[in-house]
Amino acid sequence: MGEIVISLNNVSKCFKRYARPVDRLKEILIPGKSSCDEFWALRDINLEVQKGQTLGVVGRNGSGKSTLLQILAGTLQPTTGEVSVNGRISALLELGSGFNPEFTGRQNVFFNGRLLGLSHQEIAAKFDEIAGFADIGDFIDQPVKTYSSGMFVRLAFAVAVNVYPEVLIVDEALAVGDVVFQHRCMRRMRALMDSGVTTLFVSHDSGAVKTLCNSAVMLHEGRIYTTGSPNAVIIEYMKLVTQEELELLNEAKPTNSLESSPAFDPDRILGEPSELTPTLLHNNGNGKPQRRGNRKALIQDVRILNSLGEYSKENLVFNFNEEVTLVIDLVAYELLQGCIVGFFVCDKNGNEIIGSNTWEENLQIGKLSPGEKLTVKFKFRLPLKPISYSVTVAGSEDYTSVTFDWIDNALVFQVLPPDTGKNIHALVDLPMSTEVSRNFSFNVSVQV
Ligand SMILES: Nc1ncnc2c1ncn2[C@@H]1O[C@H](COP(=O)(O)OP(=O)(O)OP(=O)(O)O)[C@@H](O)[C@H]1O
Repeated sequence: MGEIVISLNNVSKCFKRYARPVDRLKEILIPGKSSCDEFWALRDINLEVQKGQTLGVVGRNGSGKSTLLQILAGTLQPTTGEVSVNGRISALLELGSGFNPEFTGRQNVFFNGRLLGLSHQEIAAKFDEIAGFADIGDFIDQPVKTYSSGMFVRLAFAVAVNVYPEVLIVDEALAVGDVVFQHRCMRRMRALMDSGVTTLFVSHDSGAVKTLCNSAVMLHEGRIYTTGSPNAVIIEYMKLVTQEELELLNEAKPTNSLESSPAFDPDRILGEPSELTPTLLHNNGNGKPQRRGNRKALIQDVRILNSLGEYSKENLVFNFNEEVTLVIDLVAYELLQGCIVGFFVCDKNGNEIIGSNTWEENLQIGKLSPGEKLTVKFKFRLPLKPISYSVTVAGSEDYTSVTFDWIDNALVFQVLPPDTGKNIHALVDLPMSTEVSRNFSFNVSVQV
């Protein structure tokens, strides 16, 4: 086990909530007379983060993520429990929260750097890199109160990631700024990760958590709900979100419209469980496909046919760039006003590599009656790195409604290396034409 850099032991945080501002004043002036509610934003958090780990923190709004990070960054004190963080922390929790609005960008860089424990010389040596990363031009010498929110976060992020942090704490700051900057941030975060910086990353963007993090924790109502691989935690998170959306929908409905749909049993996804087990290799660590949805329609079967149209559930191995057909059968259990069926091919971290759906492929399915069965076929090639992939399949009435059935890890397949012997370095290997031209840009006279 690696060195533990962050450790939280039974950490809880209680906020006092006052109905009226005057109640807060009363409590200060008349000790012992309090008319506030206590609200526990965090309860009994036990967590250890190893050196070099990149931990994604996910959870619904108000689940306690920011409170947790602020406690780690030292801007909030826990009510009970112990926190220990070993190493220089650089926190990016709010837009330039450590900035003085009257100072220029340049002054704030030095000011922030000093707060983080760097010497003037160290910051001066890093200044050009920080300014280059922020890329805000002449604004670097303007007071930051004149900055747009995008400029603010660019500079804040540039400082946070360029001051040799040992522990980096980031709260969704990547969502701000233009696309080029987001990519630069992602690359920088990756470089920091590779160099062994321990990182905590709060985000609602499941893609970013899957891409950037090597482990994740999900908070729910101030408690740890689950921890594990980013993919497994995101799946749990999405299940909870769907469940809560369904509960809201059902509360709004006078009758239970789901009565007609069959009992929801994830093992009975695609026919008999015994038939499924061989192909359902699972990459989320708990040995089961993960399923959620409102059950108005259910996916009955998923299979991938090879280029000859054959299906072998025991042997889902395909040649590099082979043309395969993904077949999805589903049955409607209620009247559906419309239907979109789609899929993703994902790598083991849950990153979506290939995907589409009937709507985007211009197939308007229209209404489906109860009992009606639909078979959808997607034909595509697999120009993929020779590793294993999982398939996620899903269906919904339209883009805005809750999915009726969503199955992560419905099946797993393997791609073989190309016969040509070519090494596939990236995840996808698209056909390309390559050209090289040679000439001299200067003449060198060689003396013998
Ligand atoms: N200073 C405070 N006083 C009272 N309640 C607070 C305070 N700060 C946070 N809370 C409450 O604590 C709970 C957790 O808040 P927190 O900001 O940590 O959640 P979050 O998971 O970061 O949410 P979001 O995703 O919306 O940012 C919320 O219910 C919030 O209202």
